[in-house]
Formats: sequence, C-alpha cells, structure tokens
Amino acid sequence: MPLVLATDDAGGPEIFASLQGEGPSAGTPVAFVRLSRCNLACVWCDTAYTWHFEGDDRPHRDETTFDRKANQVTLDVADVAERIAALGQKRLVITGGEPLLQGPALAELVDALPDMAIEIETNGTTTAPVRLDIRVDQYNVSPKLAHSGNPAELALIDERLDAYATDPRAFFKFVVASPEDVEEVLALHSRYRFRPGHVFLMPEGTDSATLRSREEWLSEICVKKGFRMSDRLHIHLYGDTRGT
Ligand SMILES: C[S@@+](CC[C@H](N)C(=O)[O-])C[C@H]1O[C@@H](n2cnc3c(N)ncnc32)[C@H](O)[C@@H]1O
Ligand SMILES: Nc1nc2[nH]cc(C(=O)O)c2c(=O)[nH]1
Ligand code: SF4
Ligand SMILES: [Mg+2]
Repeated sequence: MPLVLATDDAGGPEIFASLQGEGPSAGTPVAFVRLSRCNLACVWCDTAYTWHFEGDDRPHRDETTFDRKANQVTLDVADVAERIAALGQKRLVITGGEPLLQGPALAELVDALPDMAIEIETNGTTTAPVRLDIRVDQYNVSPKLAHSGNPAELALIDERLDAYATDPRAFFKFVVASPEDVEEVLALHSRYRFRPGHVFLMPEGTDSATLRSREEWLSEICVKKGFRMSDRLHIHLYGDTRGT
C-alpha cells in the first residue's frame, strides 16, 4: 500500500533519527517519519511545505518566502518500514502534516516494523483505525486554538476530543502565542476534563529567541494553573530545519 511522505531538502522522504523535541517524551532518541498533507491550515504551521501547495488559497504567515511546490513522495509501506528500521531506534514518532489522514496505510506500516514503541503527533480532528490504534503507545494531540486561523468547527471536533480525553495514552499539547490564548485552553479543560499531568502548553515559535521570550510568561502561567510546559528542543539544537 502507498504512503505519501513529505520530502527533506534533498528531495528524499522525511525519515530521520533525532531527539523528540516536544511533549512528554522530549529528549528521547527516536525515529521520525513525516507524512504529507493536512486537513487544517494553521497560519503559523512550521511544516506548511506538507500541505500549502500551489492553488491552496488558505493563508500562511510566510507566504512570500514560501516554496509552494508539492514537496511529497509516494513510497510503498515496505520501503518506508525498511528505511525506519535502518535507523535502529526503539521508538517511532509519526507526524506530518496530519498523519491520521493516512490511517489504513499507517496500520500496514506499523505491522511491517520491527518491535518499536509508537508515538503519533496529531491535530486531534481524526482518530486512528482500530488496527493502528491497538499498536499505538502514545498520542500527542495538539488541538488548534483561534490564533491558528482555523475555523473552530474544523479544528475542535467534540466527539474526537472526547475520545482522546478519555484515552490514558493521550497527552494534549496546546500551542500558545499570547497569554490570552490560555483562556481557550482553560475553557476546553473544563469541558473535557483532561487528565492531570496530560496537558502541555508550548510556545509558538520557530526560533530560540521567540521561544525563550514567550516561556518567560508561559512558565508562570503553567505554575499558576498546574499545566506542564513544553519547550521545543529541536529548534534550539537545529533551528527550523527539515529532517531534524
Ligand atoms: C507540524 S505538527 C504535525 C502534527 C499535527 N498536524 C499537529 O498539528 O499536531 C507537529 C507539532 O508542531 C506544532 N507546531 C506547528 N507549528 C508550530 C509553531 N510555529 N510553533 C510551535 N508549535 C508548532 C503543532 O501544534 C504540533 O504539536
Ligand atoms: N526533533 C523534533 N521533535 C519533534 N516533535 C514533534 C515534531 C513534529 O514536527 O511533529 C518534531 C520535529 O520535527 N523534530
Ligand atoms: S494541523 Fe499540524 S500540520 Fe496541519 S497546519 Fe496545523 S500545525 Fe501544520
Ligand atoms: Mg515539528
């Protein structure tokens, strides 16, 4: 079965080893695979090359500097599994774009892999098919707030958020750009009752200076409200670069 992947700067499939930079497993050495395409269009998306192709008129903040050719490559799941196995890691992070748009192919991929822990980065608008879900160890769910520019009816789907909120494998990672954004997180928290220790606030930013300055107020909010804070380790280490 084919899988559509994002490409790295050399035009190859975006499959690489790195440290998980965000969320509960931050600092863990992992293999990454990045899938192409997304059903949302966050104005600050740091991987808009996975979806903001020529002809897509939804806005993105880096419009003028943006390469809008379809940065994607289609490979068979067996080929993808082989490339992931060759990285020799114990844990796989599946991301995108929105990886769960290709749920059935991902189920086949996971079946073809050596024994690895599976972590999925998702925007929370889709759930995994059962055959994939039974193999997943951790979901990092990142529901999108108003500042993402997505209409709430597309970004916050009640039954999906309910399903993730009741799943002990799910952690929630809210991207926050200003203190006002946290009001929305608090409203969602009172609606879905996320598990204690399962909510992360992460600063919006694709450079170290922006992350650092936002973490000054974000850390205080986290202490006050009892949320965990996620840094973006990979940005500090490698900058905003594909394949890292
Ligand atoms: C590129 S997304 C891919 C997975 C999925 N589409 C999602 O949004 O969760 C991976 C993570 O990066 C976060 N992210 C994307 N752009 C960001 C930015 N400019 N600043 C901070 N986090 C960002 C997303 O919220 C998500 O947690
Ligand atoms: N190192 C590193 N950690 C990450 N955690 C989540 C990422 C993503 O883009 O989903 C990501 C990424 O792109 N790189
Ligand atoms: S949902 Fe994820 S991949 Fe899609 S636009 Fe938003 S941050 Fe980017
Ligand atoms: Mg990323």
